[in-house]
Amino acid sequence: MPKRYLLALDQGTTSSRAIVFNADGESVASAQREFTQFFPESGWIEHDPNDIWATQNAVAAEAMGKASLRGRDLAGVGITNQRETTLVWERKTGRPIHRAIVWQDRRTSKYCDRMHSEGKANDITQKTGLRLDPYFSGTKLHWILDHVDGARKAAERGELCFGTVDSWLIWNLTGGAVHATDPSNASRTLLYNIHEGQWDEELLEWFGVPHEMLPEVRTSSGDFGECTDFGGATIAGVAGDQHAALFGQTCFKKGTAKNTYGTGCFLLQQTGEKPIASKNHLLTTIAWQTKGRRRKYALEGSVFMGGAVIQWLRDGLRMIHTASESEPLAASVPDTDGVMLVPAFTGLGAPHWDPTARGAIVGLTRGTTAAHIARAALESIAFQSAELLEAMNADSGIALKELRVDGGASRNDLLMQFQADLLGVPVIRPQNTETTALGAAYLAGLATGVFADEKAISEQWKIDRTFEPAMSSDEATEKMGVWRDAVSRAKGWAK
Ligand SMILES: Nc1ncnc2c1ncn2[C@@H]1O[C@H](COP(=O)(O)OP(=O)(O)O)[C@@H](O)[C@H]1O
Ligand SMILES: O=P(O)(O)OC[C@H](O)CO
Repeated sequence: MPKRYLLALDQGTTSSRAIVFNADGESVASAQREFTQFFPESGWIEHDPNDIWATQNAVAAEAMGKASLRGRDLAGVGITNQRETTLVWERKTGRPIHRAIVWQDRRTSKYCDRMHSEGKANDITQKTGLRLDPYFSGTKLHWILDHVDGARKAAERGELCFGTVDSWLIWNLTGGAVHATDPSNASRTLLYNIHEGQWDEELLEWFGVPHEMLPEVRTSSGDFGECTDFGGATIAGVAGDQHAALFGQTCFKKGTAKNTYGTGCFLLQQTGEKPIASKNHLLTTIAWQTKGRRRKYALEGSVFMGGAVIQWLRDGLRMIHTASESEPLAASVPDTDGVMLVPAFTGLGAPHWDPTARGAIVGLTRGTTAAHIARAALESIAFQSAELLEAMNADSGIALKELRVDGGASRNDLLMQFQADLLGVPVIRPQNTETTALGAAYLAGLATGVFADEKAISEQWKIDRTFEPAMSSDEATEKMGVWRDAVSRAKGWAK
């Protein structure tokens, strides 16, 4: 029997997930476990690296058990992960020297301000495609090396390893034999030159990071070593979660795009083999690098509060009991009756990048009900994504013909219809919305011969539902204008 199964490990911000896929890209079994979030100070968010590893390892074993499979049934293992989250551990013992600093953690804002005043921001953007912002790993790694006693000297002596979550999992899965990452994860660190495809010595000097501690960068679809468990299966695919979702949505043609509606929203458009520098405050990033070492690039827009605004309706306002209840509640009114909700709870991401913006609800009257607010909350997710898409069309010069969607909130039909209305292009939801894990499985399957090529993978992508735009473009333009007005009132609030 040929080995036809692929084990995808999806290490997210709030939970670790594992899914076993068969060669038809169908999920055979899955398991998921949440882990503790640490908030040691305001604006700080940490994870225990041992929790990350323990939960991920446990769900992998659980999923394999549920599927009644042994390691020898696996053609390969794929890893996909929350990006930018930063870890440092001892090379000799594998012991972390600090908790993982999570992508949402803002502790390095003052350090970024200092770097800005030294005039480094433009060069950093030119080399990395990113912004000088606490979001990215380089600033967090600098913080750890500055704050853990003796860390920088130990790193210079080659005694410490830096890694994003993928590297930490690879290290543990291979029993400390492999210290590696892939170009998509490397391209989120502020230390990797996305044009040259290598760690950048000048950036390393600016961020005070010794080269000795960096992982080796291998192609996203290729050999990352053998697991000590799972029958010695090969880790054959690695990519950051948003990049894996783009791959899982089979966005192999230049100009195709996906939007993931999870906690935040992440819109990525595949832009081909040349990076496009954004003029509209988006990020340029490496989408993936497959066999033959051809790098594909993407433009990315990130919105910090997507589905999380619905969580707030549920847990903060106690307006609903479950996220899905937001849909009938919002549908009980024909429109928001002029109410706009700007969910800038933690500032605004792309394209505004305003950390001082705060949430706002405007247009309230005595007639406003919970239903209007719920509808405004759902619409805010679509408005933010529409702004990203406008910026993306302007940057890439490619007018998007359709948008592929996934993530928890993509199950909300009202939201998807409103999204299509605002964009004026069809919004397409595939049958399999676990596209992040699927993308990791595809990368591993491509390297191990389960799939012959991208064409074979594309044939597996099946539509669940297409939402056709039903609003006139005049009305959509007018609504976007009102949204911008509302956003302008939320900006700078916490200055
Ligand atoms: N039917 C729904 N309508 C609106 N939002 C939803 C719905 N179902 C889930 N969500 C939102 O989607 C998010 C969870 O999606 P998921 O893809 O699991 O996110 P993540 O991977 O970021 O944890 C939550 O913020 C939740 O509020
Ligand atoms: O873990 P998620 O799904 O919230 O994704 C996190 C992103 O990769 C952060 O850049």
